[in-house]
Formats: sequence, structure tokens, C-alpha cells
Amino acid sequence: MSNETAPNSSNGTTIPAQTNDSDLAATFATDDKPIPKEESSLLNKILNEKLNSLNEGIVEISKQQLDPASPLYSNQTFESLRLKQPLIDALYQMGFQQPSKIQEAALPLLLCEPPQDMIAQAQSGTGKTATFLLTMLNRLDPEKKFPQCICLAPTYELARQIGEVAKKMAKNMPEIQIRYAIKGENVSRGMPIAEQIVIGTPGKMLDWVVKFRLIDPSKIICFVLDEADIMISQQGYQDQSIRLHNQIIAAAPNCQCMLFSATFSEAVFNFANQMISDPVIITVRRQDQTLPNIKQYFVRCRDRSDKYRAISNLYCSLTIASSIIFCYTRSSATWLANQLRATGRDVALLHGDMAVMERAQAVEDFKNGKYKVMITTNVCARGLDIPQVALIVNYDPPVTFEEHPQPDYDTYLHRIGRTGRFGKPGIAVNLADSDITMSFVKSFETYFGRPIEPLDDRDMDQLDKIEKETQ
Ligand SMILES: Nc1ncnc2c1ncn2[C@@H]1O[C@H](COP(=O)(O)OP(=O)(O)OP(=O)(O)O)[C@@H](O)[C@H]1O
Repeated sequence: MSNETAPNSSNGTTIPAQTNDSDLAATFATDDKPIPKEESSLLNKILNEKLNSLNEGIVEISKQQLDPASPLYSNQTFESLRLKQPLIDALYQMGFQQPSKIQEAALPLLLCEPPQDMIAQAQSGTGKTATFLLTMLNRLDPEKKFPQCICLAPTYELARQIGEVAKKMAKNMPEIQIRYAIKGENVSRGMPIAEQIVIGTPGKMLDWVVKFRLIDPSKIICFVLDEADIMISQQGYQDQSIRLHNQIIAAAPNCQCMLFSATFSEAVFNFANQMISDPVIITVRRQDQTLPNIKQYFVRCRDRSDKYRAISNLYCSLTIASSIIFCYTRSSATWLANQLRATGRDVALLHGDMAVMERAQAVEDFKNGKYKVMITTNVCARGLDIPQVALIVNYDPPVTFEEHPQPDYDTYLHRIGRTGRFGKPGIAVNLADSDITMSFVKSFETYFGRPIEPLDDRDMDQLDKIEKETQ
């Protein structure tokens, strides 16, 4: 969930209004002190070497796909999963050699008759998108020129990304067409939509189905909620997603509903379970939710200026592969981007206040490698699949506000999951510039049961040791 739209979060100011905690306020406040030049750190060394090893990612991936304990493992082939041949051909063309665990577990159930509803949880970057897209593509009738599958995602960027993957998978089935129901896409009243798959954000989709009646809900055979936990629980998405679901189920009671996410809190899971009928359920134990290929660290900073020094210091490492820096608010992201740009550093900026075209351009430039660093908010925490992202920095920790600031576990998991895609090695670094931020880091460590180790940029031995452990 983007804190940008979170009900209790600050929206554009640097310090959340709800908290009086001076430590936390300091964490989010801005700082414009000059960076000491002599602060060139050994941290660069470890990260440089670690990031250079990313080229070996492919070897590691195949190793992981052979390890039964890995979420990438399968002893099945795509041929054994009831998929149509043109889809199998497309998967091989995309470089997919064998299914991942979620694909192997879910696809045979999703493709059997009668269609089965599903709530599925699987770790970030392990192939959920392909799971639901293959189901839709396999099930729809390409000869029928009207929408048969609807997929909802929380952001413009994610909807587009899902569409791009769908197009690659449908490459050998040219009759299949995909349409986006997102900001900037316009329709004319009375001009029904002919594309078989419509992917979009909830508000726009609701307009097209209910207000403009351009999509006939009785003809929908597959309904997917990606990032389903926020789609059914968070203000801003919940009303529209549930209303759409109800409309479709009322008109097409046999429509197959699929809810996918890397995170489902117990309450949201129970709600999802009531919402759809007799679903097949796939979940992941909490201790397995964070992946071992993503090594987690924290850098203890003295104060705000030390934190800015750390990020400046990290910059050389950040630009070796691609990296994403998460800030708490739009204004703190903008501030950090401006600070770095003012010192000649090149970064992309993406947040929810930007116009759609600017957002699309920022993602494109980052994906293409024009920018190696993207500074953003939680708007990019979920779903974004950019395989070359090797490093995540939590400049500000993910927090929720319920009277007091609390660690936001789900967002932590989604943020660090922007690296380590499909088994690639990744690094997540938390910058902790206050006691409360440090306590959040400890909470993330305890909650997920995975170590978040200290990085001390002055301790050579320690850095060498960490480096060996991550190889
Ligand atoms: N069977 C496969 N073989 C090889 N690569 C795969 C396979 N399945 C998916 N991938 C690749 O893995 C990456 C991550 O997949 P995907 O985006 O579907 O993850 P996800 O589970 O939806 O993650 P998130 O929870 O972050 O949204 C993508 O780049 C995708 O192309």
C-alpha cells in the first residue's frame, strides 16, 4: 500500500502530523548540510563487489530452480501444466525454462474444470504474475471479441507492467488483444471494448463496467486482483474493487476469482476468504516470506546529516547496478532527489503527485538504464519488476500510523522484494538515524526471522566478513 494514500499518513509534508516523537520527526525532516568529502566509505567496496557479482545471477537462478526448498523449484514442465502450446512456446521464448513453485502448484488447479477460485500468496518475484496471466490467456476464447478477463492492480505502473507481460505471453496468439483501463486511456460512450483482456486500476475499470457499460460483466470468465490484500482492505481501492467484484459475480456467478499477493494479514485473509466462494488457498509461512537471496543490512547513522552523508557515500555503489531509494513522503523524495541532483548526481524521481506521463517516463528511463537510481515513495513498493535492481535503500523506514508510528511489515517485505527478482542476488540497506528507526529495524528482523546485519563503514574486517557471507 502506498503511504501516499494511506488513511493515516502524511500527504506531502515531511513530518507526519500525528506523531510527537522527536526522533521520528528528525528521521523525516530535511537536511541540507554539505557532505564531508573525506567520507568515502568501505561500504562502497562491499557493495561494488557484491553488485558486480550480479552477472552471475543466471547461474544462481538455475541452481535455485533445482533446490526443492526454493520457491523457484519445480519438478514439472510447462507442458505438464495443461497450457496451450502457443503459450508454452511464448514462455520458452521469454526464457522461462520451467515453472516456479507457485506456478506449478496453482496452474493445474486454476486450469481444471469447473474453474476454481483461488487466494494465493507467494514470495515477491517468484512468478505470481505469470500464474494469473497464463490462466486468463489459456481460458479465454480468442475468437470472441469482447472482454472476458479483468485484472485490477493498484497503480498505473503495475497495470502497464502486467499488460506488457501479457502481450509477451500472447505473442503467438495474435487474435488476443489487451486493453488498459488506466489514467490517460479514453473511451467513447457506445463504443464497446473488443479486447479480451482488460487490465487497469479500480476506479477506471468501475467506470468502464458500471458507468459507461462498455464491458459486459456477465461475459467475464476470470477476475484477478493483483496485490489483493490492499485492493480489498485499503481505503482508495477497497470500495471500488469490492463493488466491481460484486457486480461481476452477480452477473457471472461462475466467473473465476483469483486473489494474489506476497502478503495477506490474517484479518485481510479472513475477509478475502468470505468474499470468494470456497477458494483454493496457497499461503507462505512467515519465516519463509523473506528470501535468503536478499541480504539485509542496516547502517546506524548518528543523525539526519549522517544519514544524508551515508546515502551520498553509497551513491557510487548505487550506480553500478540499478537501485531504488524509498522515502516516506513525496516531499522527502523530492527533497532528496534535488539534493543529489544539486551535487551533480543523476537520479530519477517517481511519486504520486507527478503527472501520468512523467511517471511513465521515469519508469521507462529507469528500466532502460538511463538512470541507475530511482528515488520514490511507497507508490513503487509493490509489484514493480525490474530485474536489474540490485539494491534497495530504505532512506526512511516503512511505517504506518495508528496513534503512534508502527513498523509497516507488509510494505517492508514489498519494498525489499523490488530486488532479488526470481532468485537474483539483492541487497537491502536500512538507514537508521534515530532510536525509533533502529527499533523498527529490529522489529522487521524479529517479525520475519531473518537477520538484518549491521554495516559499519569504518570496520574493514566486518565488511570483508559480510562480503564473504553474501557470496
Ligand atoms: N518460470 C519462470 N522462469 C523464469 N523466470 C520467471 C518465471 N516466472 C516468472 N519469471 C520472472 O520472474 C520475475 C518475477 O516475476 P513476477 O513479477 O511475476 O513476480 P511476483 O511474484 O508477481 O512478484 P511481486 O510479489 O513482487 O509482484 C519476472 O521478471 C518474470 O519474468
